[in-house]
Amino acid sequence: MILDELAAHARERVAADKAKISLEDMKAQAEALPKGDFRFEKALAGRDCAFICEVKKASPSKGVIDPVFDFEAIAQSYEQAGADCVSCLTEPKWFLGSDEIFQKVRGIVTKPMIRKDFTVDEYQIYQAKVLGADAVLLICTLLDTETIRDYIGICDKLGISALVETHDAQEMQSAVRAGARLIGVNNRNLKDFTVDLGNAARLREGAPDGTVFVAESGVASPADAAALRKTGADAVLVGEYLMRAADKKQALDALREATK
Ligand SMILES: O=P(O)(O)OC[C@@H](O)[C@@H](O)c1c[nH]c2ccccc12
Repeated sequence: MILDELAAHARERVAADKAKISLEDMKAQAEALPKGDFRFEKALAGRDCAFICEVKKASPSKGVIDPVFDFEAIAQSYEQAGADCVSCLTEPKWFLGSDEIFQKVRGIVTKPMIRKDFTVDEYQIYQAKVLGADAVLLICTLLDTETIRDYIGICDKLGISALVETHDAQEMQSAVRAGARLIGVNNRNLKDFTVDLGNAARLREGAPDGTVFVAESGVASPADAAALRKTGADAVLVGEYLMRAADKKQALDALREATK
Protein backbone atom coordinates (compact mmCIF):
# COMPACT_ATOMS: atom_id res chain seq x y z
CA MET A 1 0.00 0.00 0.00
CA ILE A 2 1.33 3.40 -1.03
CA LEU A 3 0.61 5.04 2.34
CA ASP A 4 2.80 2.49 4.10
CA GLU A 5 5.56 3.18 1.60
CA LEU A 6 5.18 6.93 2.07
CA ALA A 7 5.40 6.53 5.85
CA ALA A 8 8.36 4.15 5.63
CA HIS A 9 10.21 6.54 3.34
CA ALA A 10 9.41 9.45 5.67
CA ARG A 11 11.02 7.47 8.52
CA GLU A 12 14.12 6.91 6.40
CA ARG A 13 14.32 10.62 5.57
CA VAL A 14 14.00 11.53 9.25
CA ALA A 15 16.78 9.10 10.13
CA ALA A 16 19.05 10.64 7.47
CA ASP A 17 18.22 14.18 8.62
CA LYS A 18 18.86 13.28 12.26
CA ALA A 19 22.31 12.05 11.28
CA LYS A 20 23.04 15.60 10.08
CA ILE A 21 21.25 17.57 12.80
CA SER A 22 20.24 15.69 15.94
CA LEU A 23 16.75 15.85 17.45
CA GLU A 24 18.13 17.86 20.38
CA ASP A 25 19.72 20.42 18.07
CA MET A 26 16.69 20.68 15.79
CA LYS A 27 14.46 21.12 18.83
CA ALA A 28 16.78 23.79 20.25
CA GLN A 29 16.80 25.65 16.94
CA ALA A 30 13.02 25.57 16.72
CA GLU A 31 12.55 26.66 20.33
CA ALA A 32 15.00 29.54 19.91
CA LEU A 33 12.74 31.06 17.25
CA PRO A 34 10.01 33.50 18.25
CA LYS A 35 6.85 31.61 19.20
CA GLY A 36 4.28 31.68 16.41
CA ASP A 37 0.87 33.25 16.82
CA PHE A 38 -1.16 30.41 15.27
CA ARG A 39 -1.82 32.59 12.25
CA PHE A 40 -2.54 29.61 10.00
CA GLU A 41 -5.68 28.58 11.87
CA LYS A 42 -6.62 32.23 12.46
CA ALA A 43 -6.55 32.89 8.72
CA LEU A 44 -9.10 30.13 8.12
CA ALA A 45 -11.71 31.06 10.69
CA GLY A 46 -13.85 33.84 9.31
CA ARG A 47 -17.18 34.59 7.77
CA ASP A 48 -16.16 33.66 4.23
CA CYS A 49 -14.89 30.37 2.91
CA ALA A 50 -11.10 30.40 3.06
CA PHE A 51 -8.80 28.87 0.47
CA ILE A 52 -5.56 27.02 1.06
CA CYS A 53 -3.71 26.94 -2.26
CA GLU A 54 -1.23 24.15 -2.78
CA VAL A 55 2.17 24.10 -4.48
CA LYS A 56 2.53 20.52 -5.74
CA LYS A 57 4.52 19.28 -8.69
CA ALA A 58 3.32 15.68 -8.72
CA SER A 59 1.29 13.18 -6.76
CA PRO A 60 1.17 9.39 -6.53
CA SER A 61 -2.30 9.34 -8.06
CA LYS A 62 -1.70 11.80 -10.92
CA GLY A 63 2.01 11.57 -11.64
CA VAL A 64 3.60 14.85 -12.77
CA ILE A 65 0.95 17.58 -12.72
CA ASP A 66 3.14 20.50 -13.78
CA PRO A 67 6.31 19.52 -15.69
CA VAL A 68 7.61 23.12 -15.77
CA PHE A 69 6.87 23.77 -12.09
CA ASP A 70 8.12 27.33 -11.76
CA PHE A 71 7.31 27.27 -8.07
CA GLU A 72 8.49 30.83 -7.50
CA ALA A 73 6.06 32.15 -10.11
CA ILE A 74 3.33 29.90 -8.69
CA ALA A 75 3.99 31.24 -5.18
CA GLN A 76 3.81 34.78 -6.48
CA SER A 77 0.54 34.18 -8.27
CA TYR A 78 -1.03 32.56 -5.19
CA GLU A 79 0.06 35.55 -3.15
CA GLN A 80 -1.32 38.02 -5.70
CA ALA A 81 -4.51 36.00 -6.14
CA GLY A 82 -5.23 36.43 -2.42
CA ALA A 83 -4.83 32.88 -1.16
CA ASP A 84 -5.68 32.79 2.55
CA CYS A 85 -2.95 30.23 3.19
CA VAL A 86 -0.44 28.31 1.09
CA SER A 87 0.37 24.60 1.29
CA CYS A 88 3.73 23.34 0.00
CA LEU A 89 4.61 19.67 -0.40
CA THR A 90 8.07 18.68 0.83
CA GLU A 91 7.76 14.92 0.22
CA PRO A 92 10.44 14.19 -2.41
CA LYS A 93 9.76 10.76 -3.84
CA TRP A 94 6.11 10.76 -4.91
CA PHE A 95 5.23 14.47 -4.76
CA LEU A 96 8.64 15.72 -5.99
CA GLY A 97 8.75 18.32 -3.24
CA SER A 98 11.66 19.41 -1.06
CA ASP A 99 12.56 21.54 1.93
CA GLU A 100 14.45 23.85 -0.45
CA ILE A 101 11.29 24.47 -2.49
CA PHE A 102 9.42 25.16 0.74
CA GLN A 103 12.02 27.69 1.86
CA LYS A 104 12.03 29.48 -1.48
CA VAL A 105 8.24 29.68 -1.51
CA ARG A 106 8.40 30.86 2.12
CA GLY A 107 10.62 33.71 0.98
CA ILE A 108 8.01 34.88 -1.51
CA VAL A 109 4.71 34.28 0.24
CA THR A 110 3.63 36.43 3.19
CA LYS A 111 0.55 34.29 3.88
CA PRO A 112 0.59 31.51 6.50
CA MET A 113 2.12 28.31 5.14
CA ILE A 114 1.67 24.64 5.93
CA ARG A 115 4.51 22.23 5.37
CA LYS A 116 2.77 19.31 3.73
CA ASP A 117 4.54 16.08 4.52
CA PHE A 118 3.96 12.73 6.15
CA THR A 119 4.58 13.41 9.82
CA VAL A 120 5.81 10.25 11.53
CA ASP A 121 8.26 11.77 14.03
CA GLU A 122 8.28 14.85 16.27
CA TYR A 123 11.54 15.81 14.56
CA GLN A 124 9.55 16.89 11.51
CA ILE A 125 7.54 19.36 13.58
CA TYR A 126 10.66 21.12 14.83
CA GLN A 127 12.07 20.98 11.32
CA ALA A 128 8.90 22.59 9.94
CA LYS A 129 9.21 25.45 12.43
CA VAL A 130 12.85 25.97 11.44
CA LEU A 131 11.80 26.02 7.78
CA GLY A 132 9.40 28.86 8.59
CA ALA A 133 6.16 26.89 8.57
CA ASP A 134 3.04 28.13 10.34
CA ALA A 135 1.43 24.68 10.33
CA VAL A 136 2.08 20.97 9.91
CA LEU A 137 -0.10 18.13 8.69
CA LEU A 138 -0.92 15.24 11.04
CA ILE A 139 -2.53 12.35 9.19
CA CYS A 140 -4.69 10.23 11.51
CA THR A 141 -4.18 7.08 9.45
CA LEU A 142 -0.50 7.22 10.42
CA LEU A 143 -0.76 8.28 14.07
CA ASP A 144 -2.63 7.06 17.14
CA THR A 145 -4.66 9.41 19.33
CA GLU A 146 -1.96 9.74 22.02
CA THR A 147 0.68 10.64 19.46
CA ILE A 148 -1.59 13.20 17.81
CA ARG A 149 -2.22 14.75 21.23
CA ASP A 150 1.53 14.88 21.94
CA TYR A 151 2.28 16.42 18.55
CA ILE A 152 -0.44 19.05 18.98
CA GLY A 153 1.25 19.85 22.31
CA ILE A 154 4.57 20.38 20.52
CA CYS A 155 2.86 22.61 17.94
CA ASP A 156 1.20 24.61 20.73
CA LYS A 157 4.56 25.25 22.38
CA LEU A 158 6.00 26.47 19.08
CA GLY A 159 2.93 28.55 18.24
CA ILE A 160 2.15 26.70 15.02
CA SER A 161 -1.06 25.00 13.94
CA ALA A 162 -1.71 21.29 13.43
CA LEU A 163 -4.04 20.38 10.60
CA VAL A 164 -5.30 16.97 11.69
CA GLU A 165 -6.39 15.01 8.64
CA THR A 166 -9.14 12.44 8.89
CA HIS A 167 -10.76 10.16 6.38
CA ASP A 168 -13.47 8.28 8.22
CA ALA A 169 -15.65 8.53 11.35
CA GLN A 170 -13.18 6.64 13.51
CA GLU A 171 -10.35 8.97 12.57
CA MET A 172 -12.62 11.95 13.22
CA GLN A 173 -13.20 10.63 16.74
CA SER A 174 -9.48 10.21 17.21
CA ALA A 175 -8.81 13.79 16.04
CA VAL A 176 -11.46 15.16 18.40
CA ARG A 177 -10.20 13.12 21.35
CA ALA A 178 -6.66 14.31 20.66
CA GLY A 179 -7.87 17.90 20.99
CA ALA A 180 -7.53 19.00 17.36
CA ARG A 181 -8.71 22.55 16.70
CA LEU A 182 -8.15 22.39 12.97
CA ILE A 183 -9.66 19.28 11.41
CA GLY A 184 -9.36 18.28 7.78
CA VAL A 185 -11.32 15.69 5.89
CA ASN A 186 -9.52 14.25 2.91
CA ASN A 187 -11.93 13.50 0.11
CA ARG A 188 -9.24 11.34 -1.43
CA ASN A 189 -8.76 7.90 0.06
CA LEU A 190 -4.99 7.64 0.51
CA LYS A 191 -5.27 3.86 0.28
CA ASP A 192 -6.79 3.60 -3.17
CA PHE A 193 -6.90 7.26 -4.36
CA THR A 194 -10.62 7.27 -5.03
CA VAL A 195 -12.16 10.73 -4.59
CA ASP A 196 -15.55 11.27 -2.98
CA LEU A 197 -16.52 14.87 -2.23
CA GLY A 198 -19.35 13.51 -0.08
CA ASN A 199 -16.78 12.40 2.47
CA ALA A 200 -16.34 15.91 3.92
CA ALA A 201 -20.12 16.32 4.07
CA ARG A 202 -20.60 13.01 5.89
CA LEU A 203 -17.92 13.69 8.49
CA ARG A 204 -18.81 17.35 9.05
CA GLU A 205 -21.07 16.73 12.03
CA GLY A 206 -18.31 14.79 13.78
CA ALA A 207 -16.27 17.98 14.13
CA PRO A 208 -17.37 19.90 17.24
CA ASP A 209 -18.44 23.55 17.22
CA GLY A 210 -15.46 25.80 17.56
CA THR A 211 -13.16 23.65 15.44
CA VAL A 212 -12.11 24.86 12.00
CA PHE A 213 -13.21 22.43 9.32
CA VAL A 214 -11.13 22.01 6.16
CA ALA A 215 -12.35 20.08 3.13
CA GLU A 216 -9.34 18.66 1.30
CA SER A 217 -8.77 17.32 -2.22
CA GLY A 218 -10.76 16.67 -5.33
CA VAL A 219 -11.99 20.19 -6.11
CA ALA A 220 -12.20 20.27 -9.91
CA SER A 221 -14.60 23.17 -10.47
CA PRO A 222 -16.23 26.18 -8.80
CA ALA A 223 -19.34 23.99 -8.36
CA ASP A 224 -17.31 21.53 -6.27
CA ALA A 225 -16.10 24.33 -4.00
CA ALA A 226 -19.66 25.62 -3.69
CA ALA A 227 -20.91 22.17 -2.71
CA LEU A 228 -18.22 21.79 -0.03
CA ARG A 229 -18.98 25.23 1.37
CA LYS A 230 -22.70 24.37 1.52
CA THR A 231 -22.01 21.32 3.63
CA GLY A 232 -20.14 23.43 6.16
CA ALA A 233 -16.49 23.74 5.14
CA ASP A 234 -14.75 26.73 6.72
CA ALA A 235 -11.91 26.27 4.29
CA VAL A 236 -11.08 24.31 1.17
CA LEU A 237 -7.64 22.97 0.27
CA VAL A 238 -7.06 22.99 -3.48
CA GLY A 239 -4.06 21.55 -5.30
CA GLU A 240 -4.30 20.09 -8.78
CA TYR A 241 -7.06 22.38 -10.06
CA LEU A 242 -5.00 25.50 -9.32
CA MET A 243 -1.72 23.89 -10.39
CA ARG A 244 -3.24 23.23 -13.82
CA ALA A 245 -4.85 26.69 -14.14
CA ALA A 246 -2.93 28.98 -16.48
CA ASP A 247 -4.40 32.03 -14.75
CA LYS A 248 -4.36 31.21 -11.04
CA LYS A 249 -5.97 34.47 -9.95
CA GLN A 250 -8.89 33.94 -12.31
CA ALA A 251 -9.28 30.35 -11.12
CA LEU A 252 -9.19 31.29 -7.43
CA ASP A 253 -11.59 34.21 -8.01
CA ALA A 254 -14.06 31.80 -9.61
CA LEU A 255 -13.78 29.34 -6.71
CA ARG A 256 -14.27 32.13 -4.20
CA GLU A 257 -17.21 33.61 -6.05
CA ALA A 258 -18.93 30.20 -6.11
CA THR A 259 -18.70 29.88 -2.31
CA LYS A 260 -20.32 33.25 -1.56
O1 LIG B 1 -4.80 18.19 -5.66
P1 LIG B 1 -6.07 18.13 -4.87
O2 LIG B 1 -6.96 16.98 -5.26
O3 LIG B 1 -6.79 19.44 -4.91
O4 LIG B 1 -5.67 17.86 -3.35
C1 LIG B 1 -4.95 18.81 -2.58
C2 LIG B 1 -4.60 18.23 -1.20
O5 LIG B 1 -5.79 18.07 -0.48
C3 LIG B 1 -3.83 16.91 -1.34
O6 LIG B 1 -2.64 17.20 -1.96
C4 LIG B 1 -3.60 16.19 -0.02
C5 LIG B 1 -4.49 16.02 0.98
N1 LIG B 1 -3.96 15.32 1.99
C6 LIG B 1 -2.70 15.02 1.69
C7 LIG B 1 -1.74 14.32 2.40
C8 LIG B 1 -0.51 14.20 1.87
C9 LIG B 1 -0.22 14.69 0.60
C10 LIG B 1 -1.16 15.38 -0.13
C11 LIG B 1 -2.42 15.55 0.41
